[in-house]
Amino acid sequence: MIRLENVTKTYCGRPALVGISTVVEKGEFVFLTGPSGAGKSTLLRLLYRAEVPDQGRVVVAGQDLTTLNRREVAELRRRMGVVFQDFKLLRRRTVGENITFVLDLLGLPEREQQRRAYHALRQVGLQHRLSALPEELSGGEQQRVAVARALVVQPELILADEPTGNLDPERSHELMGFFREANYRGTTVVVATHDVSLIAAHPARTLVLERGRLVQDRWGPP
Ligand SMILES: Nc1ncnc2c1ncn2[C@@H]1O[C@H](COP(=O)(O)OP(=O)(O)OP(=O)(O)O)[C@@H](O)[C@H]1O
Repeated sequence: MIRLENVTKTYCGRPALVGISTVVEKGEFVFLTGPSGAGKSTLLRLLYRAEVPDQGRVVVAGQDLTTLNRREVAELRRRMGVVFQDFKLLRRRTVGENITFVLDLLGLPEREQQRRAYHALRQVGLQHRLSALPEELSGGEQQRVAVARALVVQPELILADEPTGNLDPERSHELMGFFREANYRGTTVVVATHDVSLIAAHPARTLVLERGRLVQDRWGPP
């Protein structure tokens, strides 16, 4: 599903990622961990083509991301569910519209959009906030909307950047359960987190980054 070949990314002459090579097979569940600034977000950004590497190749779903045009990037992103660190909810749209928006991009009929949006919000316990604007929600609630939006498209690949950052332990574990369910159904999942206790509670393959380098590829917390 994902192949990184000797990937290097530099910002203003400072390396954010150095010589990263790894493969994530279809259907795997992988944590990406490491201290703040280790390069976790940068690596995820390369995977949804928000960035391109300075050197090396990033291949996702059989496509070399450096060679894609805009339309191909948009098509690829429709097959992914991305949970951003800052949620990226549409501020002027309601919670419900934030979800139906992505379903509309997939061309689903309106009734199906409404049905799926309600179901996805119910899953994260926010169906009663369907008509609220994001700013009327707490940080943790916004995060759950962002997760619902990623799951609702039934993606082939989920990329989540600190998806439990604003949640209490109970909600965090519930949310990991949703990712696990998607994973059981065949979705490849990559979760970036610095929370080692989250990895301990849900052991899985764990890639450890330190100062831009992949220093461990292991099972469970480092
Ligand atoms: N757009 C940017 N411009 C300049 N430097 C950047 C940019 N994005 C990231 N960096 C730098 O690249 C390095 C890796 O950052 P990154 O955000 O990927 O780390 P991270 O592991 O996700 O950290 P955190 O856990 O704090 O989110 C850091 O030194 C950071 O300052």
